[in-house]
Amino acid sequence: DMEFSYPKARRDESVVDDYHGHKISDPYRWLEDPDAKETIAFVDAQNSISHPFIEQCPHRQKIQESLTEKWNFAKYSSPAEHGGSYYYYCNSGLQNQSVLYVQDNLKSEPRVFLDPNSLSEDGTLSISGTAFSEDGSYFAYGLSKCGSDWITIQFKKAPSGEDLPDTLKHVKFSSMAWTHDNKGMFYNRYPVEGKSDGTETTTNLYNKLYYHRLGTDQDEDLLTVQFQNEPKWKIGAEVSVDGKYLLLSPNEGCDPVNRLFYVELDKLPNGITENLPYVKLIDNFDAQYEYITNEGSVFTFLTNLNAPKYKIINIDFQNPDPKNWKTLVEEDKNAVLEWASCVNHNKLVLCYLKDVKNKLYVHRLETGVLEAEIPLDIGTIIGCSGRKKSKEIFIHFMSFLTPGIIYRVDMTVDKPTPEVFRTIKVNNFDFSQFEVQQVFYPSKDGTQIPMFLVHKKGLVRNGNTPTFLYGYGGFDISMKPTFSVSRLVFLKDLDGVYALANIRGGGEYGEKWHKSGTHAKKQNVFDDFHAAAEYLINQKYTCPKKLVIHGQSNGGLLVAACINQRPELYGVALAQVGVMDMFRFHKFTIGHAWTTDFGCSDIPEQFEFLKKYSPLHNIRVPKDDIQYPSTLLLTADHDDRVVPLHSLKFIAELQHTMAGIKKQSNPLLIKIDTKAGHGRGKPTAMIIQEQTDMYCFILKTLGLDWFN
Ligand SMILES: O=C(NCC(=O)N1CCC[C@H]1C(=O)O)OCc1ccccc1
Repeated sequence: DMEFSYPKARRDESVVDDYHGHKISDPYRWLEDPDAKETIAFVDAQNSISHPFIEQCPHRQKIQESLTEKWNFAKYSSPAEHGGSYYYYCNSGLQNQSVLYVQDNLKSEPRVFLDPNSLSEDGTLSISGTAFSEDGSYFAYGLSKCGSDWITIQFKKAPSGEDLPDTLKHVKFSSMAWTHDNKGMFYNRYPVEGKSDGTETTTNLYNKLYYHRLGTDQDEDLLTVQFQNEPKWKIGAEVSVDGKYLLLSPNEGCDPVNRLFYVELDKLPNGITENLPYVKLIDNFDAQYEYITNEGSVFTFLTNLNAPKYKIINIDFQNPDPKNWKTLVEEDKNAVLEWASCVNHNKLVLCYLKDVKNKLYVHRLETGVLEAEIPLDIGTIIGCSGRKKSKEIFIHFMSFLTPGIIYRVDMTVDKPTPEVFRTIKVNNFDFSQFEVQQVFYPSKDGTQIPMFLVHKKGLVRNGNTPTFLYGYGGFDISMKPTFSVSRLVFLKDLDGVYALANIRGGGEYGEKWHKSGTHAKKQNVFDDFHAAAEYLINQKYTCPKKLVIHGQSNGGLLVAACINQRPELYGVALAQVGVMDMFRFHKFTIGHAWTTDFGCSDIPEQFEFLKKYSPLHNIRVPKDDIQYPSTLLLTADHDDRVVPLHSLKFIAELQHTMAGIKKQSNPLLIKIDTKAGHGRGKPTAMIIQEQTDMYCFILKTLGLDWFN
């Protein structure tokens, strides 16, 4: 093990904050300025030790070749019909970005409609958000540079693909809602002062809803809705399926709750103007109301009102009093209703999650009565396309050992049955070598936690198998089985185990499960993850030295908190784009929206529970002969979702604390990428590089060979 001499980073002991009487020093506060020379020097110094460590991995070339070869299979999305033409994404294998194709019908010759690869040499320009007009004759699309949340919206005629000159800038977290007269589209902007290229950390407040009229300049756009007294509100906007209503769903964070206001578009005396008058149908954040469809003034919503596992209700805008609201489909106590879609005019397709497996049902819109189940294998529905006027839907199924199957379902028959439309194939890879199992293990407080395990059949449990444990644990997000060829290559060549722990904070069992991993209960999330590790060790799958934990974003926080709390339990820790400074996260970009899960240090009792686990503030020399696991943090300069300062400050504090401590022979490193962001839209070439880096780090630190 190399004895590391980490870069010295200036500690500014003069920076001390007072949180409700608690004096907390923040010696690396200067790292919060991404453009400061000192910060740039720190980043370079860190990369100058992490790059060689990773590149020295003797198998790097072989790993990269193996991943590239296995990655090279054609990937498709479900087709979606707009204006009578069908559109679908396809990546031939190693293209940096998927290409959007159009065909006149499902059998005709496809044409390139939009190829983002032609827009940038290195593939760092990606599509982020699209919206066809109701009749399919116009198409709006967002372009993101280097993975930033900022997008520029551009327009095309459809299906010709002819470019239109309209360009909308300073767009972020935006709805894209066309009026049915094709005259224009509602979208969101934030006021921008200074840089807005994704490397800035400026907070995003005062989201505003504009209406862009096609053929005009952006500076003529109409500021239709804003809430000057609610800086945190983001304004969701949708036009109803009949084109008559603009539905506004303000939200002020990441909880599944929203208000519901609306505008009757065809009752506006002068059409769409500034400051549209809206009706407040629901003016509280007690629940979520997600628009599904409407028949005249009777609106159908997916809601968690008194239903933490969700249900379907009808609200008649002519009789808006809650006592007149009708339940169309009752909450199922044993499954979470994830989404619902109205198709074939009078059907509702409902997608449930039952013990982290998706199930699909068809109900009648008019009565809510269950008509049929759409039979599926065990796995995940990652996509469904079909609208109220569609007579068919396409569902995209995936699982750990199923790269993807797209089914077409004829919705005009009584018993809708999926017919295979397209099977995604991976060349020369034998999935029959592997098996998947779902186990349930007890957490510290006895709660049963589901966990998926994927490994080769015939695995011998000798307590010595390299095991890769992944978790997230927050924001009502469910970790569902999906396919990753690079993960399987890793398992095949190391005889390893992949474990996906469905820890609390996620949405796997609805809003109660989510809430039990937030605010003062956040420690449940870490306890669930520690318990997953203990299960894997006690069941003789692995041992601490061979246990790799990986998490991204809120999952990066999970990994960092877990190695602070139980460094002896883990062998290798990969914390990607993590949230590490729990006292200051709300000050940067969209961080303020996360207080719904995390709380906020501005509030005394919330500071108290944040203080207990904030990764940056809980780094200490482990007791006895225990050391921190081999740790690699990963972040990137255009990550404006979780700004890189979190990881920079954490690694600086960790290296400072452990520097010179002889027993700390495991490396504590960070790799900061350029021209990359939080993850979404990352080009294939950069994804393969990142996976190669991670596997190199794992192999080196586990002392393993990659033998394929
Ligand atoms: O911030 C998020 N989502 C949460 C998110 O991305 N998080 C939450 C914690 C860190 C990071 C992650 O885990 O990916 O989405 C943008 C948004 C949400 C609500 C209102 C306005 C804008």
